[in-house]
Amino acid sequence: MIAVADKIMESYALALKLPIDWFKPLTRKPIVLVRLAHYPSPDHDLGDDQMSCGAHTDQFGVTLLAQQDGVCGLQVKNSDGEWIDAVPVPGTLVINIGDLIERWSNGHFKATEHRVIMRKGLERYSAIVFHMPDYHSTIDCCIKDEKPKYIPIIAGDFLLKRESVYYGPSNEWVGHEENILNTEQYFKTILNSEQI
Ligand SMILES: O=C(O)CCC(=O)C(=O)O
Ligand SMILES: [Fe+2]
Repeated sequence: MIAVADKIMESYALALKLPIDWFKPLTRKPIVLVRLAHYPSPDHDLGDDQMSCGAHTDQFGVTLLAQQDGVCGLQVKNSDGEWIDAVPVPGTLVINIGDLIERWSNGHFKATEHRVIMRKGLERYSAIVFHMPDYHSTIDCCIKDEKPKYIPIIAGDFLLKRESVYYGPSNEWVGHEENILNTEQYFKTILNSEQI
């Protein structure tokens, strides 16, 4: 999967008219998270306001998502603001652009908003690989002649702040430094190293 993500980063570099290996020095030791999701079958069709996974963008670089054949549920928002089904295509992966790529590309690539809505009588499984640059890499506008739209950020700091929203005891990370510390400890544990 890392090799697939590397290829995708190469294609992003070419699309941005950068050398093919432009992202390589910043993705040598990528942060990679895997999420295996099971959505139980609801006993009624869920409405637009009842989501199995609420609308969001992924905070990472590239997301590689394997869907179960024949089971819909994932929806993505198109450029007209409409939700469309990401119908599973056997033997393929869904590739999502995450927030970091949007920032890196100075907004040329948009982080795709997506959500999951389940239908009555169907359960669903998905397997998701989130690929991020190296922990300490600085994410700054990669296009030389453009005015940067975003302030530079350290990839790992950004991840810790965003993940603490999901995994910390509170849903607000401003003023909840303990969430960030807990999440930092969590990542150090799973990466099994103080030198991330
Ligand atoms: O299960 C899915 O298809 C999507 C899950 C998702 O968007 C996520 O975990 O970030
Ligand atoms: Fe997502």
